[in-house]
Amino acid sequence: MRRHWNEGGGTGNRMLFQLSATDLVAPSQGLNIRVAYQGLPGAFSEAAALKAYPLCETVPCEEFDVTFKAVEMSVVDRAVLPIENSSDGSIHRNYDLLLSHRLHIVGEVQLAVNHCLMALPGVKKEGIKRVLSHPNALAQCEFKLNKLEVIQQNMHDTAGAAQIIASDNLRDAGAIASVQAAEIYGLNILEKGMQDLSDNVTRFLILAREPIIPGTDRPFKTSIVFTLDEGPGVLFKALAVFSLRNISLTKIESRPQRKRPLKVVTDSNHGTAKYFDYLFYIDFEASMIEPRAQNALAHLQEFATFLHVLGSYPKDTSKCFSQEKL
Ligand SMILES: O=C(O)C(=O)C[C@]1(C(=O)O)C=C[C@@H](O)C=C1
Repeated sequence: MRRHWNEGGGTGNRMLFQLSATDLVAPSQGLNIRVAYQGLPGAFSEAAALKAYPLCETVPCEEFDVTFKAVEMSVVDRAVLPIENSSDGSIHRNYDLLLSHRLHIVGEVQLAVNHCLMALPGVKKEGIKRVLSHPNALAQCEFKLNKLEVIQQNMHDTAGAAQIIASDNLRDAGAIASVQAAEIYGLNILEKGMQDLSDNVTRFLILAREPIIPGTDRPFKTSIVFTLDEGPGVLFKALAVFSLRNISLTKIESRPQRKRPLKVVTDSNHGTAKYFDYLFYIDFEASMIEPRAQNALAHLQEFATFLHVLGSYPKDTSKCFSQEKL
């Protein structure tokens, strides 16, 4: 976008905007798109947003919930949020939020997460008594942190941990965060590759107000959530609708139904018992435009008590490069 200051004339002084050729190239790169993420600049979620939309404007948010609301209220165009990590598993809070907000999954990004131990300039590893970071990041570095024998303190995000060490001049503390966070907040990296498993990948979802039109031009994934009635083999039946149509499942997650986590089941032999009631989240490898996916969901609908499509979106088939190479 070019801006011109137009002086004088009958209409007075005003700023004029002109579209230039760069405004029209690859909107998929994120030009003129605002993307919300949870954390401060330098958080891994910001790196994921930039991997998805290299030219976007990233918008930091305090809480996961705020990123959802920012999209709903049109403050931003997209939200990027972590959903699972290769060593630490699912980020359950975001599964719950996917259901309580009605946004659509329009993409996924896989990011290689390389954790660094960092501290104020001049502070040595031996001087660190406590390490601050996001709980998932601390969990991913559990082995090395236990060896250091330091107190672990949870923070909202990895970059927030680095920022507070710098702003509060915490000379007894270290942070687990990204290379970018060390640069932004002026901390020294004491050790790279702090994660217990060198291949440490976090998968992020991209959310929008409107769904995208699913295609078949590239591999697609579809995410759904459903509930089932109590009964023998019901989950087996639910999963069979996919296997009967040769559809691979890539993920299954169950979460308690928070509004009614317990249900009462009366059994003539054993009396009344209370069981947990679950929501099942499934990702499968097919596009909603394919008849086999539509037929599988029509079949599932015959016995699911609730079924909702969270989104049908292109699978991230890109290679996961380490953070420094992004
Ligand atoms: O704190 C950050 O930097 C985040 O982006 C959050 C988060 C997470 O929630 O799992 C994202 C990626 C890493 O797995 C560690 C932390």
